[in-house]
Amino acid sequence: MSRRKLTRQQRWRVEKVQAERAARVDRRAARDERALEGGEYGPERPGRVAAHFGRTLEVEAVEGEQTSRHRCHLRANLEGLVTGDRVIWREAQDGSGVVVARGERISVLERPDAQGQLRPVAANIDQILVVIAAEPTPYANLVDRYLVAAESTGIAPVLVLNKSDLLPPKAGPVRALLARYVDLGYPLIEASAKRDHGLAALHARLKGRTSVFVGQSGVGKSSLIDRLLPDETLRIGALSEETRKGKHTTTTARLYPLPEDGESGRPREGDLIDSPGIREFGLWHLDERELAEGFIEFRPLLGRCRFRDCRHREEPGCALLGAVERGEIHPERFASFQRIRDDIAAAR
Ligand SMILES: Nc1nc2c(ncn2[C@@H]2O[C@H](COP(=O)(O)OP(=O)(O)OP(=O)(O)O)[C@@H](O)[C@H]2O)c(=O)[nH]1
Ligand SMILES: [Zn+2]
Repeated sequence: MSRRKLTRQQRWRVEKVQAERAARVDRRAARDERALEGGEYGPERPGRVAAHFGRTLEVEAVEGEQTSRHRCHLRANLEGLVTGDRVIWREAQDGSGVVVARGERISVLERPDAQGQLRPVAANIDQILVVIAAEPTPYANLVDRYLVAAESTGIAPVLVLNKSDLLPPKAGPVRALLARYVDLGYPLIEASAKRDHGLAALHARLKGRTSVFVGQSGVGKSSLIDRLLPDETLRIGALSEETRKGKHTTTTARLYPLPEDGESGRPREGDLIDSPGIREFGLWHLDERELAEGFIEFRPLLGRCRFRDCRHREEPGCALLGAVERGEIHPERFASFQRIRDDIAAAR
């Protein structure tokens, strides 16, 4: 991406804004430290980031079955918190609070920003539900793209086939395609948001975990989420009017508590993190090795080609090509690998 050259005056203006911002942060930091020492805040409590708007966070505190949400700001030395982060925070008299520390992350989802730099958008996700549907008809390359993207984050993918009501009960090309992924060890849940079918299996899968839904437009992600989150208020979250109007409202990732059996008022079953930015997936940041590792059945073979720098095109002694020939790697999976690799190369 080309960077526009700034005029001297523009540069000066940018520097001035940056200096002012730094001074503001410093002043706030000093005030925070005084307040934290001065007993204006309660004891340290665990919480989880439910949404973030610049340097303002919505933190969810869980005490037994009770949850509450609090508008918090960040202690000045903390940066880069994202939805799903576990935090330590302290409550002020008015219910707002200050986040004083971030917990360790078990996983992090990253997306490129406008400059192409990878940035974390959500943390501590246990599984990525890759939604496909009887319609639009899933094709191998697309499913592979989602799976590779999920694998590259280290977060376990689960396949969800929605619109099962539109599928012939047995056989057919969609089932044949899916059987391939089941053979690779991917869990598969068949559901119909429309007919309320398979939702019990979906609930069982979400239980005790933090999940995200991804998948092509029109497969029924919103429909499934609507089934899981019964009332509108839950979907919007316990946000103050002021934050709701914030300009980041539509893009920030949000954490939603999933009630048992999708009925409001029931105990929390699991968590869902959702945002338009999370539903989309790019693979452009992967190098060839990372891409190959995204195909789980390739993993044991990587590094076993005759040539160390084998590109797995037509080199003699290529372990991957050999496995395709012996029928151990499905030719369509290998074709997906080559196609994605070419697409990445073309985009660079
Ligand atoms: N027959 C059938 N249609 C469904 C089912 N689930 C969703 N649909 C329909 O599929 C269409 C797309 O559903 P959405 O939930 O908007 O899909 P989405 O994946 O959220 O799409 P984006 O918001 O574009 O990402 C809608 O017309 C739904 O009514 C289902 O189980 N069976
Ligand atoms: Zn090779």
